[in-house]
Amino acid sequence: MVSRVDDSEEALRWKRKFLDALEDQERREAQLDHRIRLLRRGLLGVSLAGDGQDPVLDKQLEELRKNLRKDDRETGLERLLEKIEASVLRLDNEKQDSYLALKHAFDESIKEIQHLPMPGALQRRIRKFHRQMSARLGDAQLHQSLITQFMSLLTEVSQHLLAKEAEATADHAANRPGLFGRLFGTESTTPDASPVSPTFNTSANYAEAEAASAQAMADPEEETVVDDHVEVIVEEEAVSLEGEIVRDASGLSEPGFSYIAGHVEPLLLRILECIHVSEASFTLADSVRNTVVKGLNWYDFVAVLEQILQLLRQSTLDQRGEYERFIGEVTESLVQVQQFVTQAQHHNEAVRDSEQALTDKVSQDVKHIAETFANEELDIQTIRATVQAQIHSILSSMEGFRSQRQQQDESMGQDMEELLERIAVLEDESRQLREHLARQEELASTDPLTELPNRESYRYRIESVIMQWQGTLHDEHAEPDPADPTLCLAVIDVDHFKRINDNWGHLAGDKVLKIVAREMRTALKDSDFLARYGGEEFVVILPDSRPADAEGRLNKLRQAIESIPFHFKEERIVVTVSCGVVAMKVGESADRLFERADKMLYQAKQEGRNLVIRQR
Ligand SMILES: Nc1nc2c(ncn2[C@@H]2O[C@H](COP(=O)(O)OP(=O)(O)OP(=O)(O)O)[C@@H](O)[C@H]2O)c(=O)[nH]1
Repeated sequence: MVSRVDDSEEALRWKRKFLDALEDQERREAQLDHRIRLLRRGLLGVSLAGDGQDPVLDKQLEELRKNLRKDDRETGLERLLEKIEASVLRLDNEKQDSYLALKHAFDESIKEIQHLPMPGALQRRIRKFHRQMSARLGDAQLHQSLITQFMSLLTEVSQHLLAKEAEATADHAANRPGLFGRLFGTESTTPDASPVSPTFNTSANYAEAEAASAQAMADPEEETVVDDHVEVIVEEEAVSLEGEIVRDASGLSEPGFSYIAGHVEPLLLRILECIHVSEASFTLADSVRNTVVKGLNWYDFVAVLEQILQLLRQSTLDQRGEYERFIGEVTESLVQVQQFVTQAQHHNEAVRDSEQALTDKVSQDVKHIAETFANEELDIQTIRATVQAQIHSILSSMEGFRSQRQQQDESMGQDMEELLERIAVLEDESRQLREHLARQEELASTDPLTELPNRESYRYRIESVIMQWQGTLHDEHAEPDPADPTLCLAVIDVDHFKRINDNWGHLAGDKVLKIVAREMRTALKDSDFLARYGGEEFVVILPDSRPADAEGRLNKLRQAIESIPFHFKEERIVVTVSCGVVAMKVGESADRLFERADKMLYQAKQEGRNLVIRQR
C-alpha cells in the first residue's frame, strides 16, 4: 500500500514538473514575441528617422541602441520607443507644414508668373514644372533640385521680360505706346532710357528667340536653344553673339523687373527659409535675405540667384556630413538588430534541444515506472490501470506540448523572416542614400554654366595641394629656389565683362564665359587645376611649375582668349582677360596665397588689362 501511494506521488511530481516546464516555455516564448514586436516598432522608428534630422530624436536613437544591447530591459525599451514614436510623429507634422508652405509659395508664384506675357514654349515648361512639382515636393531630397530648376525658369522669364521691355522702349521711341503701357494699361516709366543702338534689330532678335523657343517646344528636353544656336556658329570658326538677347541698358529693364519682383520676392524669402543654412553660411544667408527684403532690382536679382545657388551648394555639402552620420547610425542599428535576431534563433534552437532532452528523459522514466509496476507481484489490476492512465495522460500532455511548440516555432520563424526582410530593405535604402550623396557631391562641386570645378571644389583642392607641396620641401623653413618647379597660383578675370552684359545681355555674357572657360581649359596643362571662382573670375592651381613657366603658360592662355573670333553681326568683338600669378611661400595659408595672386590681378587691371603679372 505504501508503495502504491509513493508511486502515485512520483507520477504527480513528474506531471507537475512537466506542466512547470510547459509554463516556463510559454513565458519565454511570450517574452520573445514581445521583443520582436518591440524591435519592429524600433525599426520603424529608425527608418522614419531617416527623413529628418532632429537632435531630440538623435538622442533617443542613441539610447535605443544602448537598450537594445541589454535585452532584459523591455520595460525601459518600451517607454523609449513610445518617446521615439512621438518624436517621429512630431517631425512628420513639421515636415508636412513645411511642405505645405513651400507648395503654397510655389503655387502662388507660378500663378502670378503665368499671367505674364511669355512665349508658348516657356509657358508650357512652367506648366510642366508645376505639374511635376507636387509629386516631387513630397520627397525632401528633391527640394533643392526643384528650387534650382524653378530659379532657372525664373531667370528665363526675367530675361524674356527684359527683351520685351527693350522692344517696348524702342516702340516708345518711335512714338508708339510702350509694352507695359499696352499690356498693363500704364505708360512705360523709362523716359530717360538710352535709345537702343540702331545696329541691333531688336524685333528680329526677338523673333529669333521666339523661333528658338518654338524649337524647344518641339523637343521638351531641350533647355538651351540659344546655346545651341551659338555653338553651331562656333563650329564655323566665328563666335557670333547674334540672335542673343537684345541690348540691356540698365534703366530699360527696371519696369519689367519691378513687375515680377513683387511676385518673386516672397518666393525667394520662402526658399531661403527652406535652405538648411550652416553656421559658416549664416552671414551670406542674412545678407541675401536683407537684399531681398529691401527690394530687388535686376542686377541684385541676378546676384541674389547666384548667392542662393551658392547657399544651396554649401547646404548640400553640410548635409552630406549629416547624411553620412545618419547612414552610420542606421547601419549600426541594423548590425545590432541582426545580432539580436541571430541570438534569438540560437536561443530558440537551444530551447528546442533541451525540450527534446526533457521529453526523452521523461519518456524513459515513465517507461521505467511502468516496467516496475508491471513486474510488481503485489500489483493488482486497479493499480495497473491507474498507473497506465497516468502514463497515458503524461504521454498525451507531451504530445500536445510538442505540437503546440511546433506551431509556435513556425510562426516565430515567419516573424523572423519578415524582420530580416525589413532589414534588407533598410540596407537597400541606406545604399541608395549613399549613391544619392555621391551624385549630389558631384553636382555640388561643378559650376553648371562652364562645367568647370566650382569655388568649393577649388577650396578643397588647394588645401590638399598645399599639404602635398609642404611634404615635398627639403627644408621646411627655406623658400624654394624660384628656378625650381614649385606650386603656383593664378587668378584670372575677364576684362570689362559688365560691358558685355550691358551691350549684349546676360545670355550673351553667359555664352562668353562658357567659351572663355573652354579655351582656358584647352590652353592649360592637364595637371593644372582650373576652377570658376565666381562671376567672371577664375582660378588656376599650377602644381610643380617654375614660376616663369607658369607665367608663360598663362600668357599663351591670355593670347588664345584674345584671338577667339567673337562677332556681333559684322563687328569683331575682342574679349580679353587679366591675370595675376604667384608662387607659394613657405608656411603660407591658401587664403593668403590667393590674396597675393588677386593683388597681382588688380595690378594687371590697373596697368591697362589684357596682361599677366607675376609677383617676383
Ligand atoms: N552674364 C553673366 N554675368 C555675370 C555673371 N557673374 C557675374 N556677372 C556680371 O559680371 C559683371 C562684373 O563686373 P565688374 O565686377 O564691374 O567687372 P568688369 O566689368 O569685368 O570690369 P573689370 O573687372 O574692372 O575689367 C557684373 O555686371 C556681374 O553682374 C554670370 O554668370 N553671367
